[in-house]
Amino acid sequence: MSLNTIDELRDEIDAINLQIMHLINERAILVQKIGIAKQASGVNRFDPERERDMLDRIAENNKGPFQTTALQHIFKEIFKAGLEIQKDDQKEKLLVSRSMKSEDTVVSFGSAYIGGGSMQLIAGPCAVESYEQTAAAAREVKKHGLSFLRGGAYKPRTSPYDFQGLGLEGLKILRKAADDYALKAVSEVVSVYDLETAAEYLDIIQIGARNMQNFDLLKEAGKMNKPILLKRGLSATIEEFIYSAEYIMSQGNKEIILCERGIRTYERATRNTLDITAVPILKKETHLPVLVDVTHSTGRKDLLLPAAKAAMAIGADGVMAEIHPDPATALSDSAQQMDFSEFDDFILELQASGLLRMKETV
Ligand SMILES: C=C(O[C@@H]1C=C(C(=O)O)C=C[C@H]1O)C(=O)O
Repeated sequence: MSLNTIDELRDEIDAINLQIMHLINERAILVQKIGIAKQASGVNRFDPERERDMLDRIAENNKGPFQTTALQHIFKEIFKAGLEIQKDDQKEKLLVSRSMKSEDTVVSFGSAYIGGGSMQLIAGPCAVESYEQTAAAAREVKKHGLSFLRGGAYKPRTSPYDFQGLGLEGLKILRKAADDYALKAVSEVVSVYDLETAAEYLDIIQIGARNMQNFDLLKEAGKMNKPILLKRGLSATIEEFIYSAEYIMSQGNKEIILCERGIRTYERATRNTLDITAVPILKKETHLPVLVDVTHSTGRKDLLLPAAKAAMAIGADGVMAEIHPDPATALSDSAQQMDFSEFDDFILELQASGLLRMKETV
């Protein structure tokens, strides 16, 4: 066969490639239409029976030279690509997605707000231990012109024998300390049963990492008239995190704040691995504010400042950090909470870096 003949055959192949491409794209448009109809009627995207049907038809009609199994393999890849397109289309239709709402969601609390270009720092003790301890932290938070006080009342602890938090008493203490210093109160709720009561005492209800896929809790939180701070699960992908936020929003609650808090990896130098690029990804794919919890992600005091700077530089809407009047005696997370002089330095350094721009305070 001459070289000229090869060129001619290749020309024919080029033309066929284009035809296949056009046909595959035409097919994809039909698949997209089916995907939209399936979503509207709540039917699963994946339909193995339909796929089996099509593969059987290929077997019946195949005249070679390709073996049926080779062709079926190619077609299965086309089905898979079709499913991906349907999935992408459905993701774009999520209520939390940027494609459904291009403007940033801003959650406002009177004169303070989270999202939309402000930089908020939420600080407070890991756990509410006493009024004195919580009020001391509140005083510090206020001293720096910050607006949000955090403090755990219901503590999801790895061991059932560790301090579990003061529960309702803790919520009452947090509320009083926040009111005494004109601050907004943030605390975690771990059970559906505590949501209503907690809402009476809190300005923001946190759903923690361990409950990110507690779908009942997410759905009930979605019915509350209170902003929800949703933390990323310990081993959750960004996609799973976004779907969890969708669970909340699908029930009507539009005030959702996301929080990257580090994920579990093989790395042991830090408590978790701070997935810093999750911040711009979440900001791009959703319209929700995104915070970074520097305490739980690093678990190391010496990394709080660089992690906070990174969070701010990469576009986070705020940072969460834990402070305690005497971290050594703290009932939980004693190694990673800042004492007040460390917190002073932390704030000063952030302000000096020019990254901490607090537009409004309460
Ligand atoms: C397009 C559909 O959805 C999926 C994609 C298919 C395809 O690419 O042909 C087939 C079945 C489903 O897994 C469908 O159900 O027809």
